[in-house]
Amino acid sequence: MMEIKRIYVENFLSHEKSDVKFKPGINVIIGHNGAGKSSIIDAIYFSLFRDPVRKVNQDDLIRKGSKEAKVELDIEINGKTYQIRRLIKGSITDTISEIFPNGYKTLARGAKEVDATVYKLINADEEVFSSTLFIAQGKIEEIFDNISEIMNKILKIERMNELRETNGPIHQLIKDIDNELKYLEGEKERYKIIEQRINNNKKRIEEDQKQLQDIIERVKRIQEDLQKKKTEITQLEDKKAKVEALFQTKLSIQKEIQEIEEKLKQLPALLREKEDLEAKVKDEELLNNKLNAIKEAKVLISSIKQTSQFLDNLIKQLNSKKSDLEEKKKLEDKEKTYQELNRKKIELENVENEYTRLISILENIKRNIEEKKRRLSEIKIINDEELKIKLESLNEELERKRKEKEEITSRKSEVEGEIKQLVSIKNNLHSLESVSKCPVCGRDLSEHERSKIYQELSEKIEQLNKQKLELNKQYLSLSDYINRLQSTIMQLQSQILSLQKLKGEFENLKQELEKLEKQKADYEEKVKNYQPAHEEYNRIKEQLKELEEYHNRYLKVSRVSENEIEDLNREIAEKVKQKAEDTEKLSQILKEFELPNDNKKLLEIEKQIENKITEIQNLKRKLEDVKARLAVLQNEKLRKTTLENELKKVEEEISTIKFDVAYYQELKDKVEKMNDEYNRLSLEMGKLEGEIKALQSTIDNDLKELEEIKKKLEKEKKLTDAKKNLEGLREILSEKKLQAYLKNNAKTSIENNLITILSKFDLTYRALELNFEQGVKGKNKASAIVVYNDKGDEVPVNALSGGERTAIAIALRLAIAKSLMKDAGVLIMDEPTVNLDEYRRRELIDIIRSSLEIVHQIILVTHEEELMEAGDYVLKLEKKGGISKVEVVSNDQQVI
Ligand SMILES: Nc1ncnc2c1ncn2[C@@H]1O[C@H](COP(=O)(O)OP(=O)(O)OP(=O)(O)O)[C@@H](O)[C@H]1O
Repeated sequence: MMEIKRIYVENFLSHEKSDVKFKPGINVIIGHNGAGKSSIIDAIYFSLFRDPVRKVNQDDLIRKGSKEAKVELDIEINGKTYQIRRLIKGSITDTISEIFPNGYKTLARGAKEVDATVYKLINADEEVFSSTLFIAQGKIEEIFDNISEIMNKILKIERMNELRETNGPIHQLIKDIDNELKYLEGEKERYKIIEQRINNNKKRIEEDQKQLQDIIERVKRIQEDLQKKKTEITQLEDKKAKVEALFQTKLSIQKEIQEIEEKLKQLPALLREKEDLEAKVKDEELLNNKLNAIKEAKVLISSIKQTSQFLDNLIKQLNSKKSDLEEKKKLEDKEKTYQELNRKKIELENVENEYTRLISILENIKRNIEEKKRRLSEIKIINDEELKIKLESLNEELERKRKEKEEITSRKSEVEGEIKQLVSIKNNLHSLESVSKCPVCGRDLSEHERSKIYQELSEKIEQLNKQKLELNKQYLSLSDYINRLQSTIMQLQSQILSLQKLKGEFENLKQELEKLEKQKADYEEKVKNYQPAHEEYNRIKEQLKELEEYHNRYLKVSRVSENEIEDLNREIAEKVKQKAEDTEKLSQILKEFELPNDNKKLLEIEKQIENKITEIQNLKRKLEDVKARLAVLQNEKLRKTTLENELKKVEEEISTIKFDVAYYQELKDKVEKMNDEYNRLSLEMGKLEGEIKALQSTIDNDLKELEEIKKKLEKEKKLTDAKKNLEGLREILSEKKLQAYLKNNAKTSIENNLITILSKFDLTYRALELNFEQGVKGKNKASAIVVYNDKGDEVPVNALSGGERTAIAIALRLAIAKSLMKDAGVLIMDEPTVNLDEYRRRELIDIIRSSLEIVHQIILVTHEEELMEAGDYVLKLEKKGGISKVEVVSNDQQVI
């Protein structure tokens, strides 16, 4: 049993995003024209078959302004829930999935796969569904007109007829088979021709092979002969190579000997040169000795000079030290006195310091006394008694004035109280004119008296106000006076206070002065005690100043001592000795090598000797070179003897090898001729082999072709059988056979279902007969269905009322669906009431209700408000801003 649970659309026709849920029972989709109602059932249809209901291209279903559309249909079939998802122009492919409580499993992907799965699940294809359970706008009764066509469509009878037609596929197939059989005849002919060709080629191959064999034998013989001759040549060539190599060796030895002889010609000259050079280098040692002597003499001369200078210096030092020592001795007495005085001065230094300290303290005290005295003279003492008396009298005055002020205040409040009282009496008198008693004494009053009293009261009040004013004035001037008094008193008090402070200070100063005078006397006494020591100190200082110059002169010479002079004398003696030794050594060397005692001349001689030595060293190097060259020539001489022996041996070896050049050349010519013959035969052999190969390949190809033709010919039987079968099929598909059977079967099943269904609708007609054949175009359409009333009379459909016709049409659709699909669960209708008047609309509602006994879910699209009441679940569609919106308006149904 199928039930539609939900459709979700995205950018489909006028919908942007709509998610619509359906319930079992009657679902009414209501809304104005163009609100997007049909779009919802179109989406259901598109989900199932990927085909638009309205006559447009798929792309036209995409909402204008969007790039792709999507529909998602949740359906329940036999207790399982599936979701079909289709996309138009989308990047994702179509899918169908089974939905589980905690996930889903994809059953198929891709439009075709999904179509096939849907077909299996709902047990109907698009044709069946659109002719039965899906009723498009205004098409309910179309079933009467088209039943024959619809049945033909459903039973695929049209397709069967198409198959049978002369230009139909079966006929075409038979024709194709005939053509193929004809072609096979041709192939048989070709088979024979190829067989003949193969035989001819085989014969040619035999002939070629015989010729080839002959050549092969000849070649073999030539090869054997060639082998022998080639071995002999190889041996001869061996000998030839050896002789050639020996000749080569001989030549190179001879060449080397010649070269050595050439070199040996230099020998006598070299020997002479050697002797000459040896004589020249003999003097070297003598010259070296003389050079060393000169160097030593130079050192000695410089050393003697240095010693003399040093000696002069020492003698100068000695003289100066001696005069210093004399001065020192002269000054020693004065220095002693100086040291003595200085020691005393240091002893007195502490006492002197104390004296200076006391003097400075005394000075301080004196300065302090002066300061205090000055301050005392500045302070003038005023007698404060007078001020105190004045203050007292002022305080008394203040007290008096305050009392006066209090009195004025109390009088003022008395006057104010009186005024208030009088004003109130006056007011009373004024307001209670009827009262005729005196408000003061209580007696009766006449009008005249009353006005008199009024007059008197007014005058009294005025008087009192004047008094009050006077009092106020007095009060103010008194307050002012009191303020001034208070400020004078405060000034006086502060004056007295500062006077008292000054007095205190004066007393303090006096006391401090007394203290300081006492201290002064104390310190003067102390200073007196230190006076003699201070004078002694000053005297010593004077004497030291006088001795200062001598002391400084003494300090300069004080370090000179007798020891120092002795050391200097010793050093001078040593240097004199050293100088005498050096002079002796020098005169010996000069004598031995006959050298002048003159530094400049010595330098000249040294230069000459050095030059000579350099020259000799050059000659020595030359001598070494000559010796080396002589050694080489000596070696060459030895080598020459060895080579002469080798030459003899080589000549002997050549004479022992016997090699005949003429015989060798003859043999080589023969071999060349044989090679030419061999090459010619090889070429011929290749040609024959190529020809045989080509022939063999032609044979192979021909055999293959024969094999192929054989295979083709095998099909011949199958083709003749197929032809027979096809002819049989055409016969079976004819109207009389399979078509009649199918129609009859369907007719009975549908008629039975129809009767059952109609019994649920409240109709008087019970029996019904279908006549598919009658429905064919051009014949009487009305009698495609024949209805029988209770009495058994036949009534044509066209004679029935509109309501009855609608009921029968729906019943017929349901019956067809049932017989083809068994568990048809849902009926979908788009605007079924179009063209119906109100009465018929009511009837239709009843019929729709009754249909619920056959299908358990109905989806109804309508714009008529009154159809809402038929619905268990009502969805309202509205277009807002060009986009369709869905709203659930009623849900009467108890959810099961
Ligand atoms: N590709 C599209 N994009 C947007 N809107 C479209 C597209 N194609 C059609 N429409 C509009 O979608 C609207 C809804 O069409 P639909 O047929 O669902 O309306 P309906 O409520 O069934 O109306 P009626 O009762 O007139 O049949 C129509 O106004 C139509 O013009």
